[in-house]
Amino acid sequence: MSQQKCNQGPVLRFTKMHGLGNDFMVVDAISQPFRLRPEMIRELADRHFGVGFDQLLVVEPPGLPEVDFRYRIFNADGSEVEQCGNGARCFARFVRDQRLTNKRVIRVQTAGGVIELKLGRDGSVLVNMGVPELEPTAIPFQAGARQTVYPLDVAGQSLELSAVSMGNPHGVLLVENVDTAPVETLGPELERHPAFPARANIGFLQIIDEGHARLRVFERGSGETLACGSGACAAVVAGRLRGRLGKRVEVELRGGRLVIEWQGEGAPVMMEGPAVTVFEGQLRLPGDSPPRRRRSHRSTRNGA
Ligand SMILES: N[C@@H](CCC[C@H](N)C(=O)O)C(=O)O
Repeated sequence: MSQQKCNQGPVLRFTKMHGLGNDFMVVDAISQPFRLRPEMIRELADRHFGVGFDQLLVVEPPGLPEVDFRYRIFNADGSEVEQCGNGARCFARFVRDQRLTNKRVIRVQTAGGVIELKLGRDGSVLVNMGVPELEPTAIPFQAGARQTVYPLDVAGQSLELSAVSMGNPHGVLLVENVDTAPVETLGPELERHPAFPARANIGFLQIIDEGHARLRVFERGSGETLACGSGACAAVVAGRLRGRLGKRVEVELRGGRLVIEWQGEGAPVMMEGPAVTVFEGQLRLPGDSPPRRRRSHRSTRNGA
């Protein structure tokens, strides 16, 4: 057998999806074996040499009773994370489309806790994102007592930021205009600020009125994305705690609009938005033994 054949690994089936342009490679790890090292995830996430995605979503059998699936999330940098709101909607659409379930209400175990997803008949998905965590130690955020707004020095500037966990850590800054907000410069500085020991997703929130806001998010481990579901939830929580937003807010992200509802302290945050399938594909993973070679890709386009 040739060297080439010896180094070929298994074929991996995947689906490319997006939620408002926050894009995902989704893998069914129930019907096929699947395990990837972080460097392989980074290669696949590459938009020039790989499949290209913000996050990899992996569907696994549940590890808890009364839960339908386990859903694992990996950022483009290969780090495994706790929560992904846009991903949760795509996950719900994926398990229905792949006939892994026929339920319309799905309970899912994530590293950030159990969440509930409801598939609408119009293609939208309603996600119960759970109760936001505001205690600094649980976010995690390094501060003394809990506050609505924390002063923070970054890159020679004094800023005011809210800190919220939606299962994953978020910092939220109020800005006058998202179009001119310093997302590319402040985003990476704040993502890795020592006050966030697990790094954080950084939202730049412009409030239009109590029911409308605009948002850009510099995501931990992926950079700025066209939309961030958990970021939209964290931003509404932060804006409401500051007394500037109401219970139901339409959040305009670069990739489209999400509706977020939060009744207030102790209540879960509800998020509603679309989930779109772009195409299905398969690729051959490299084998275990060196030398590593280029993968071959094949894909077939599907309707949304
Ligand atoms: N795009 C996501 C969030 C994905 C994870 C995030 N980058 C993190 O590291 O916590 C969303 O829609 O919520």
